[in-house]
Order: sequence, then C-alpha cells, then structure tokens
Amino acid sequence: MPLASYALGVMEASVYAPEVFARGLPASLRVEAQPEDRTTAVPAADAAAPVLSLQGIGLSFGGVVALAEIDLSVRPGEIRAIIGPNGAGKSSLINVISGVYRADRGHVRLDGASYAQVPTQRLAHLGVARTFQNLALFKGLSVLDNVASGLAYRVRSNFAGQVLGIGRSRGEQRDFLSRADQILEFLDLTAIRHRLVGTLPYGLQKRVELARALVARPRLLLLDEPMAGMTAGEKSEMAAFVRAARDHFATTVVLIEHDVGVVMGLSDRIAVLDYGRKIADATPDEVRNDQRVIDAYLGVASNDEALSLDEGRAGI
Ligand SMILES: Nc1ncnc2c1ncn2[C@@H]1O[C@H](COP(=O)(O)OP(=O)(O)OP(=O)(O)O)[C@@H](O)[C@H]1O
Repeated sequence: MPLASYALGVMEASVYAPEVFARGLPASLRVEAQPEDRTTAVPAADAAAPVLSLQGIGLSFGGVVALAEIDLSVRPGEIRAIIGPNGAGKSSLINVISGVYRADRGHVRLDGASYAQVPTQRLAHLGVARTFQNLALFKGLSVLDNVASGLAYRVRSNFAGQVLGIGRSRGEQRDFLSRADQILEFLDLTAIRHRLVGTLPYGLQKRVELARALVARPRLLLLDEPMAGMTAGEKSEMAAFVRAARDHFATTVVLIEHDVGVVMGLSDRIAVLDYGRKIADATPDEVRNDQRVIDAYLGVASNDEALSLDEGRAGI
C-alpha cells in the first residue's frame, strides 16, 4: 500500500464498550468503582518495572486471528508506538489494553496486577486515560466542561450536594475547574475555554480530547490515532503536545497511528504488527531499516519512499 494512504489515515467506525465513556459522564451518572477483580495480586512494582506489559496475547474473531502471541513491554516515561498495515491488529490490541476486549489468551499487567481482562470501568482509577479514534466529546458542552469531565470519576460528593451545588460538591467543582484550566493553559486552549466543542475545527477538538485525557494526570495515556484526519501542520502541533505532556507530567504514552512519519519522529520505541503478529519491536531507526518491516508494512514502497520517512518527521 502506498505510503501516502497511511499518511492520510482512514477514519473507521470502531467498536467500544459503553463503559469506556462513563468517565466522561456527569458526576451523578458516574460508574462506581467495582470490587477488586484482579486475576493475580502481585507485589508493588518498583520504579524500573514496566508500566504496562502484555504476555502472550491472542485474540480471534471467528476464524480471523486478530492477535497472536503478542508480548509487549512499556517502560515508564516512554512514548511507545504500535504501527502496522490496515487490519494488522492495532485497534484490537489497544482495546485489549483498555479492557474493551478480553483476550482469548495471555495477560495484561498493569498497576502491579495481572489481568485476563482489564476492568475498563476502572481504567481511570488505575491511572490510565485514553483518547478515541473517533472523537468522544460532549459537543454541546464547553471546552472547559468537557475537560473537567475527565475528573468525574473522582467525585465524592453525594447526589443532593451536586444538585444543590453545596458543601463538598462546591469545593470539588472548583477544584475540577481549576485543574481543567491548568491543562487548558498547558495545551494552549485557554482562549477557547468557553466555546462549545461542536463549533471547533476538528484538529482543536482532538486537542480538547487530549486535554480531557490529561486532566487526571494519568500514569499511562493511550492514544488511538491521535492525528487521524489532521492536516500536516495540526499533526506536527499535536506531536509536539504529546511529547510535552510526556516531558512535563512524566506520563507514559502508548499510541497507534497510521502516519509513519509522525511516529518515527515522536516515538522512543515502535512495535510493528502484521497479520496480528509482532514482526519488529525496536527504535525508530532500527524499525526503519528492518527488512521484514519494509517488506510487510511498507508494502510497495520503494527504497526512496522508505527514506522519505526521515523527511516525514513532524518537525519536533
Ligand atoms: N469486532 C470485530 N469483529 C470481527 N472481526 C474483527 C473485529 N475487530 C477486528 N476484526 C478483525 O481483526 C483483524 C485486526 O483488525 P484491527 O481493527 O485490530 O486492525 P488495525 O490494525 O487496527 O486496522 P486499521 O488500521 O485498518 O484500523 C482484522 O482482520 C479485522 O477485520
């Protein structure tokens, strides 16, 4: 497949569990924390331990093998990309990591515990935030309210307090709005804090979604095609914001992205999937020169096109 088609990216409808959206719901509708359902309790992780690791993940849909024997390790503070041609299994993998899918085989290790299926409704409590391939914002709410909704999972006040805006509820609201404002400033969104999200250009909406994911200061940020549908300038800007978020908040980032040029410039390590299997896992330079990747992932791209990956760096 020509490189250009990757760079443009194709927006596709994806299947997401409704619970994933719960963290963005008004406080009174939030999903309460569930009892412990960790598959295996393990001792607290030390600082050098991976933030996330996958062991032997396998997933099939009927006769279609989406993922086979996938191992993946993500170090603290890394920007880790997962790439691969259409149908390689990227979305399936991020859905396994975030608990939308239960793998047929293997385990996900997160927050010092090993899961057969990550409890998606507790993702925020586990220090994980994610963005979506297709925007999942409240179009009729302001930028500020959308970003503050990323903290809804922390609400401790009762329903009456929220309705009347009194007591603990009032303090919480102030705190959430103040935190939201800090993130808006960080992502250069302050000037549009009162705009309705639905009226914003697409690239800005994607940045608002990043802000909503970041407001809870997650330890692990999962980005599902954060640059899909963006112009080259917007991609470059978004890549710079993702890097800044990692540097400033020490957030570990896992992203899937079609634009190879952006990924090469942004990531510390890249895992390459092909037909559900991991065929490479290395630094951008190593991946760029890996013949298996060139053959499988770049497909018809000539050597000249492969070299142009360097030029595709997002200017960061
Ligand atoms: N819900 C599903 N039901 C049936 N088959 C599925 C489902 N989700 C994914 N698949 C299949 O699993 C394989 C991997 O798909 P997946 O969407 O994970 O790949 P991808 O790398 O994200 O592709 P793309 O880049 O096109 O989004 C494909 O063959 C796909 O058709």
